[in-house]
Order: sequence, then C-alpha cells, then structure tokens
Amino acid sequence: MKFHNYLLKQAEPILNDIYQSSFVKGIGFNNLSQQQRDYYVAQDSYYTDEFSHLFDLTITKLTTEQQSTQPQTLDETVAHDALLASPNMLNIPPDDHNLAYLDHMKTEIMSGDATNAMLALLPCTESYHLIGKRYLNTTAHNTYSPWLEYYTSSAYQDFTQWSWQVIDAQIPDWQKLPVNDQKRYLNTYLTSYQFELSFWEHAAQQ
Ligand SMILES: Cc1ncc(CN)c(N)n1
Repeated sequence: MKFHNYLLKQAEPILNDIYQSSFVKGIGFNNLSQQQRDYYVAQDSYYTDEFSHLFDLTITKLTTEQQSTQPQTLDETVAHDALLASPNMLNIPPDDHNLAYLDHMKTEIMSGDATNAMLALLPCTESYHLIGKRYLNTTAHNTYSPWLEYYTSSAYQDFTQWSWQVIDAQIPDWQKLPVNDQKRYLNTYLTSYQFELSFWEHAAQQ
C-alpha cells in the first residue's frame, strides 16, 4: 500500500461525513438555497486565493523534478460560477473556521518539511476530486453538474494524481517512518480533513 492510500484509509470516517454532509449532498442532488451558495462561494473565493499562495510556498520545498512535473495550476472560478451565487456574496467576510484552516496550513508548511507541507494541502485537493467522482451523474438535470464536472475533469484529476505521486515518492517506505514523524504527518493531514468537514458544515448551516 502506498503512503497516500494509507493516509486516505485513516481519513475514511471524516470523508464519509463529508460525503453525507448536507451541503455536499445538496450539490449532488440539486438542493441548495441561495443563501447557502452565497456563503460558500464567498468563503471559497477567499480560500482559493489564499490557497494559491500556500501552494507557491509549498512548491519551493519540492525537488526541481517534482516542480517540473507539476500540472498547470487551477483556476476554480469555473467551479464557483457553477454555484450561481448572487451579488450578496460580496458582503460576506471570511469566517473564523476558514481563517483557522488557512492558518493551520500555513503553520504546517512553514514549520515542517516538504512532505508535511504537501500533507497540509492534500485533503483540499483530493477530497474535492473524490466528492466529484462520488456525485457526478447521480441526479438527472442537476443545476450543479458543472461543479462536479470541474472536480472530475482531467486537469483536476492530473493535479490530484501529481500530489499523490509526490507524496508517495517522498515516503516510499512509510511503515519505516519513525513514530513521531508518522504521528506528525497524520496529524497535519487529518487536521486539514477536519477543517474540510467544518467548511461544508458551516455552509450548510446558512
Ligand atoms: C475549502 C476548499 N477545499 C478544497 C477545495 C478544492 N481545491 C476548495 N475549493 N475549497
């Protein structure tokens, strides 16, 4: 089993909660209010802007070969547009859970090694791809299909696969990691997953 598969197995309970969270099901089953979409798109527009800076920081920690194989960076505007937010979203400031998530990633990128940095970002990348695969084509005439299509597109899939490959290449023998390193990596990764779940739950509560 590769390192990313082992990690994903540890995240399975949180990922299942994400799949069952009412906003994610709302995307899959075409059932979201305007208020929920405005809130989510406002939060996520802020998040994705900040994420691209965090990704640039992480890239500097990778080898030149890893850097050179990095697929084109993604512009998630298409996914945001698919949720049809109203101009009211412009009045919604970034919420505390969002800022805390970004803060967690920044701390782990700055204070840890390249693997730790990649693991802080991985739940963001992989969970959206997995949500897309899970809910694509579950509902006929789904208004939000373009959102699901974006996160299952070959560009997004390439980006997810590249992240997995980098992590697996960095830690080819994860069973032999010192216990403290294993704990730190797992904690970094699962904390990001908890923040992903919280992001969805806050959007559903609007
Ligand atoms: C909070 C969050 N996590 C992940 C993604 C997908 N890159 C996103 N757009 N927003």
